[in-house]
Amino acid sequence: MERVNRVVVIGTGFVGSSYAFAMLNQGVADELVLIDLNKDKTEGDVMDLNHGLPFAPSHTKIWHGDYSDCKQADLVVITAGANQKPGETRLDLIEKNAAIFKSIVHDIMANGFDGILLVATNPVDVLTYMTWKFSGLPAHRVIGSGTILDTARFRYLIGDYFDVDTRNIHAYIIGEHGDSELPVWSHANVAGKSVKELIRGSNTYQMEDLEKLFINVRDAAYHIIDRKGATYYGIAMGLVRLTKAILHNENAVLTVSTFLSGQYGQEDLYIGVPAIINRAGVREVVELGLDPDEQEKLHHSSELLKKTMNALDGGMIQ
Ligand SMILES: NC(=O)C1=CN([C@@H]2O[C@H](COP(=O)(O)OP(=O)(O)OC[C@H]3O[C@@H](n4cnc5c(N)ncnc54)[C@H](O)[C@@H]3O)[C@@H](O)[C@H]2O)C=CC1
Ligand SMILES: CC(=O)C(=O)O
Repeated sequence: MERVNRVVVIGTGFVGSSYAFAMLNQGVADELVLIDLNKDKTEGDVMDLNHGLPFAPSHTKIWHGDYSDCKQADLVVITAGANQKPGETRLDLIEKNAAIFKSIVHDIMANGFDGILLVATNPVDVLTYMTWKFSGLPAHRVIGSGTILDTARFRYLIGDYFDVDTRNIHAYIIGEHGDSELPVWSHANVAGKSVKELIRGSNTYQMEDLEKLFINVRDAAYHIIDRKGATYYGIAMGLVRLTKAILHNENAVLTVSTFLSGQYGQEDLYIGVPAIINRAGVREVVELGLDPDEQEKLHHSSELLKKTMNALDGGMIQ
């Protein structure tokens, strides 16, 4: 008999409930457990999602659970915590969300969890580092959503600019999931043709347009939050993509927040870079040869994350 896959989602606000909806629509897990402080909301979500099952591609057993359900889980996805209000940066959320994470990760581990942890709550790079520390799990089994969403925004906008399907764009945003992230133009390509080559000598395509395109990627969350208060569909689909890569042992290359121990010249932090993802978590970091300007920007982004962690109360990270 085939093994049953169980995914637990902690935090069923905008992001967590959108993830649950996308999971159901894509028929990814056999069992989906929802946990939130707001029990009424979660119970309502479970009822509502169950009513969609006759239209889903396969059956998913969904219930409103508690931390004891983590014991049998293959994957726990954490989307609990405060989101940004207009004008707030992701790093501004650190104090509030670090305290929430300490108790959530404690409760997951106290129930004998031995799978993979996937973090989406912001500031995602710092909270993924904390989750790794709090959980005691090996670093390759603690993953942050990192720049998966920024990379998706980047691929979408590049595809739109060159009028080519976004799935034929290979390009990465790396660094902090936040204001110091950077585009890796040196490895961006459209159906195998380098973006730099496409703009060289072209009257149609200009580097200035691409620079503006990146600013739109970097600031996308602010633009969406100003209009509707939160972002959730894009990240929900990105988290499902990651879930599939893990549960289906895909060896897929996705830009996640992962632990660096020397790669890209960086040590002892979680930050967004491309990595190969499979059933074991992060199989390996894909180390791109960055040009000196990109390397410098990545270094700056790493320093900013380290500064944020160092500014936290010392007891918080232990
Ligand atoms: N990584 C990424 O690319 C993205 C990350 N986010 C982040 O995801 C997080 C969640 O955002 P939203 O869903 O919009 O927020 P939300 O406010 O709609 O939902 C948060 C949920 O967490 C629950 N919660 C709070 N403390 C809890 C605890 N101790 N245990 C269990 N549940 C708890 C709340 O009851 C609420 O339902 C935010 O930090 C946001 O910035 C949002 C979009 C993209
Ligand atoms: C909120 C957030 O992190 C995003 O949409 O990128």
